[in-house]
Amino acid sequence: MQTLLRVTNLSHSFGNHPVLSEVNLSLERGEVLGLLGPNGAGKTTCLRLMSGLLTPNYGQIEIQGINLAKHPLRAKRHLGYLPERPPLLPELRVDEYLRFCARLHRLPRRRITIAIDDAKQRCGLEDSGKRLISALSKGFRQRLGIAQAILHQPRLLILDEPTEGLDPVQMRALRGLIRELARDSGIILASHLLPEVQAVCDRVVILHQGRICFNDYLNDDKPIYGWRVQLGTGSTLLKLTALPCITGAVAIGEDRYRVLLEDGTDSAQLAQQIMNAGLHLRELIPERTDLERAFFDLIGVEEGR
Ligand SMILES: Nc1ncnc2c1ncn2[C@@H]1O[C@H](COP(=O)(O)OP(=O)(O)OP(=O)(O)O)[C@@H](O)[C@H]1O
Repeated sequence: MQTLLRVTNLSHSFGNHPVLSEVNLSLERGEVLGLLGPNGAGKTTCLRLMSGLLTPNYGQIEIQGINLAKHPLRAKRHLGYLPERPPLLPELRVDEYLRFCARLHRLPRRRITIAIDDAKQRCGLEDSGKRLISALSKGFRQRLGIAQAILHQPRLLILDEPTEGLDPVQMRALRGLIRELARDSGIILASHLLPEVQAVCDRVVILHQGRICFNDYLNDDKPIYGWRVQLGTGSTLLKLTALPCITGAVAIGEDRYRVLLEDGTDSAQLAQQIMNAGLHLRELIPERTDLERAFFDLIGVEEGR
């Protein structure tokens, strides 16, 4: 495996407000890593540090083995970055903008047209070259943001909330694109949405109050850990724990519970028993990995909705 990014003991404060503390992580080629955390957890700061837009107070970042602080230009040649708001120029057309970005990336003149065509093709923008950026939909702007980030074929791609604000169809298309791009590179994407990260990432790091509190691979084969249940208003923990199939339950929010089932019981039986008890079942979600548990314990129910 080829390590594209290595972050060692990264810490950063704004004034006397610590935002990141002792962050350590690495990324291999072919991997999509999700940086998950609630608003204000430090995700954007972490990405800005990794992309060289901010200089850390402490710690070291290496891209393709190149120290970012010591050799910023060399290191950044391997990096593509999509910030939270794509840095687009609305008065330009798509081709004009990509040509401008290609020059910023210092692509040789003879390679510019090929690079633009390739980036447009990968991002589904083949027919959009003549369109004004101000007239593009949010999804197409996001694609263009990614196209500018991959023009110079970077090995490492950093995407800050790439599907934020997209409709489900656009979201799906963009997830497909991210998986496709990961074949040749490594990708770090930040999100505050658990399902988003589960849909596209191989590995998840949870950042909470500037510290990594979870770092593990996602794997659909892992056994179901427990169930998250949302009931209608007026439910009680007592009524739930009275159900014969439940061996344990805790309240994790208003009318929301985490339950463990008796061995050999399945979700259909749980749903049936909930309804037989006169409770209204609104949601039943498996907690398949430690990730869900860590996420909801640390970050709270509302963030994961
Ligand atoms: N330039 C800055 N100056 C001062 N404080 C900042 C600056 N940028 C971020 N912060 C603070 O650092 C903390 C982490 O912010 P950051 O944007 O990294 O979090 P985040 O996890 O990306 O949040 P979100 O999901 O809302 O984008 C917040 O308390 C924020 O107010």
